[in-house]
Amino acid sequence: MGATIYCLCNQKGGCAKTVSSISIGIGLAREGRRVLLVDVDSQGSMTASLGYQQPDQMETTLSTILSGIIMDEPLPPGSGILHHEEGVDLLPANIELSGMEVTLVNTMSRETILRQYLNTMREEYDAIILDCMPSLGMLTINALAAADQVIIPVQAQYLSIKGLEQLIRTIAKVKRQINTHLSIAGILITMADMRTNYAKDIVELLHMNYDGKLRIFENIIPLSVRAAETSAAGKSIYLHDPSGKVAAAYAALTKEVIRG
Ligand SMILES: Nc1ncnc2c1ncn2[C@@H]1O[C@H](COP(=O)(O)OP(=O)(O)OP(=O)(O)O)[C@@H](O)[C@H]1O
Repeated sequence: MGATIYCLCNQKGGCAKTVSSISIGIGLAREGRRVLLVDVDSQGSMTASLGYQQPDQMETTLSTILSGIIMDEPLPPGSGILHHEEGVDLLPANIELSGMEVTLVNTMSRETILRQYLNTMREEYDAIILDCMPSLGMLTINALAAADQVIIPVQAQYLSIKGLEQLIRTIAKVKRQINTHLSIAGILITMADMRTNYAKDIVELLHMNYDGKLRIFENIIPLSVRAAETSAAGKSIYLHDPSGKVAAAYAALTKEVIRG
């Protein structure tokens, strides 16, 4: 049956999509799963956060792979995949991916180019994690069209119910029209400082709006400067601050994701 494909998606910027994609991915690898991380963001933040400091100098990235499929000249399987020391594989991205948004618009089967690629990789892995960019453009639609499960990170410091509703409607539309397998795994509350009333109010508001409709993961990711440091450190929270609260929260969340 092959890998389960998870897509971390929210058009709101800075809600910890990248840190969560890496932490869940490496969390799954630490649980013995074979994991492929795919950077679907032209900012290349996932690539850089895993310690590949010069993404723009990489020869083969997601953009090269997608171009190959569009031109009907697919690259050999495994092209461009990097093996990271923390036990995951990574298909990197860089700025070239930004041109893909435009290219895809005029491409046949434009919503399913990424799916075509991932279908060729599915047997090699138990989980594939897609880190989306903060928009609902063609690349994010491609990620949703390829995914089985969507994890929606929501920042406990800022909540836009309107934005969340727009995202949920987009997911429902993709499910109806292109990918009947798609479902929402849950809302993941991130960067929460639960000592503040503000964070408590947001958690309560989310439960008020979504209990009975959508799962809200029990494990909330705390706000911590140690987590913010991981991107520059080029390693995951499990190595950067192994006994800290963020590592513990992501490890517990990973188990919640596995339980399904
Ligand atoms: N638990 C946390 N506590 C404190 N800071 C965090 C935490 N998680 C992530 N951050 C920081 O918040 C910022 C945004 O995180 P991240 O890059 O993962 O978000 P994103 O949603 O992927 O961003 P973008 O929308 O730009 O792709 C980063 O500087 C990151 O280091």
